[in-house]
Amino acid sequence: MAVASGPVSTPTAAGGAVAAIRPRHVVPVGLADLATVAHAHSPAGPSGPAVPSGSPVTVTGVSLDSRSVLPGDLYAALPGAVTHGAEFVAKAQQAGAVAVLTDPTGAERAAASGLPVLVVDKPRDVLGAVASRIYGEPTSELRLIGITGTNGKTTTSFLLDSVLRQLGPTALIGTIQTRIGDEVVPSVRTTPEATDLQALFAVMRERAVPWCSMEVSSHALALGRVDGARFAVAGFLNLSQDHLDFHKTFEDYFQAKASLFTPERCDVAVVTIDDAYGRRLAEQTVVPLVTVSTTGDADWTVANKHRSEHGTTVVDIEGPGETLTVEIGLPGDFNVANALLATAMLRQLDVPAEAIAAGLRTATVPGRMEPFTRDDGLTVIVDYAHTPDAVALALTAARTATKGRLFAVVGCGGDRDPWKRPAMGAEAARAADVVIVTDDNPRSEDPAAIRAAALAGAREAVPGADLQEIGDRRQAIAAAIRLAGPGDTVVVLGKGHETGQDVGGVIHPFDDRETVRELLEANR
Ligand SMILES: CC(=O)N[C@H]1[C@@H](OP(=O)(O)OP(=O)(O)OC[C@H]2O[C@@H](n3ccc(=O)[nH]c3=O)[C@H](O)[C@@H]2O)O[C@H](CO)[C@@H](O)[C@@H]1O[C@H](C)C(=O)N[C@@H](C)C(=O)N[C@H](CCC(=O)O)C(=O)O
Ligand SMILES: Nc1ncnc2c1ncn2[C@@H]1O[C@H](COP(=O)(O)OP(=O)(O)OP(=O)(O)O)[C@@H](O)[C@H]1O
Ligand SMILES: N[C@H](CCC[C@H](N)C(=O)O)C(=O)O
Ligand SMILES: [Mg+2]
Repeated sequence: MAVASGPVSTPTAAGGAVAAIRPRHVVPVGLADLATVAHAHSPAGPSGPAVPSGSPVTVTGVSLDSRSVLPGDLYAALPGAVTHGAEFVAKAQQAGAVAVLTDPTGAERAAASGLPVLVVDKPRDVLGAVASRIYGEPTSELRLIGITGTNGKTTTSFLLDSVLRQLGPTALIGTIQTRIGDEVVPSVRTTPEATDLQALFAVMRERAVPWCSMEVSSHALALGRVDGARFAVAGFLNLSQDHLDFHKTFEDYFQAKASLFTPERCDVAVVTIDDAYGRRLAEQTVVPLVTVSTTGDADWTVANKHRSEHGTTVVDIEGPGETLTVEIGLPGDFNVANALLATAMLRQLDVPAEAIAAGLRTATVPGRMEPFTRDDGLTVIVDYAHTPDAVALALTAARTATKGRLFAVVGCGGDRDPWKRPAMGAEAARAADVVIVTDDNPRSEDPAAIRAAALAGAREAVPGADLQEIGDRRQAIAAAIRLAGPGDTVVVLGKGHETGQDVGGVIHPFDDRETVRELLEANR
């Protein structure tokens, strides 16, 4: 059987292309076969000339970005919000692309290259199936676990992974990192494009990694990034305000999340029914269903919650016919919800209770409620809350462990849901004694206007609130640390593990955790 060998990894190309990781060995797939797969997944059928069934062209990989094309690839030239991939066909060809998949508007430009062109109405809709075919349906042998929800995906995926690591090699895909066994690939997005995702799964198969926990963002579901992936179990956490720039309505946002819980995508749905959207999802899904709740009746619930002497949460997790007493190292009630969902999902896969207890006790997540303390009793917490609900919950969790005053340093991202900004400011003002509004990735927007929106929300919610505006994030954190004293807590929200501040498309190195360490050291 013919086999193509390629490099295992390609570096991140200049210009922000995707960091690709590819399987070493791929059995070449005929372009005519891929045309059949593409047309089968395209309701409108072929939109251009069919690839002749005797076509000699074979494909060993696929990319939707010309900057990460490797020799032997099918280049998917997609229409985008900014440009059309057809503009980059020549670049893809130079990099070794052997064929192009595109839509009718890109067909002519693609054909000008002389490469064979496969045309369908909506190439994004067929890409998952095509990529899965190229890499030999790699999720068929993988125990793939998917998590969705507005807040807590990264945390829950780390909890799952902390448990599964005890059973053997694991993979993790999400916001902070993508890891296969011990190899870490930087995450460009929370959920990779289908082309990269299927390649990752193929590498997992090649390296005999049986478990993969991954975050499934709503963007991913709406953009077909997990098409062609089969989840052994999928979990739903919660739904609250975010991403209304992309989804336009809350209903669209919900339906995008709900589309993970269909028979085509997953075998079992584990749904948190603490909020109305979880309850609605549980009612509408036709997939075998398991419910979990921290507040009411469900298949899996919690009881006897208390804090241990070293600050962890101890709780009984009660499922059908079994109770697991677990200690959760991560602070905050919301982490009980994350741990509950993780436990119920893992039990669907017969993961032993002892492994679950050990994994939940020891899990850590960079930049999620991560504490830094000074000898005099000042605590600074770095957290990734960047939605109104998360800001409220993170500050409430910090308040329960604070004897003195609570300071919040908070900003809102540019080029992201602008409607969440006043609500984030309002939640910060309600929960903290002092709020310092600062910058968090203004991207292409005017940072002062973003701050003004958060401040307006804070003022409206809590007239007379103690508010300060300090755009420079380091100065803002420094001011909070200067103002706070023993027994107080400063919570720095929104950037968590991030290592850069995006201002006008330029990423300036900035790390909340490093900054906090330095400032605490300097202000001893
Ligand atoms: C809204 C969104 O998700 N857009 C994605 C979409 O962009 P687009 O359709 O506008 O693409 P475009 O820039 O017009 O380019 C058109 C095509 O030309 C290609 N191209 C472009 C330039 C080039 O030199 N060569 C080339 O081939 C591009 O790869 C693209 O396929 O397709 C691009 C190619 O894959 C993605 O990079 C881009 O993600 C952008 C960067 C993004 O920021 N997405 C974020 C919002 C996102 O996906 N976030 C979610 C949720 C996070 C969470 O809450 O957890 C995530 O999963 O990360
Ligand atoms: N179950 C939860 N419910 C509400 N808020 C949560 C929950 N879990 C975590 N959070 C809050 O949300 C923040 C982000 O958590 P996490 O990174 O796990 O979420 P995410 O869903 O992966 O976010 P993103 O979509 O940006 O990747 C945390 O720092 C914390 O403040
Ligand atoms: N996944 C989220 C992360 C937001 C993090 C925050 N620092 C910001 O830039 O808004 C997003 O891309 O919307
Ligand atoms: Mg995440």
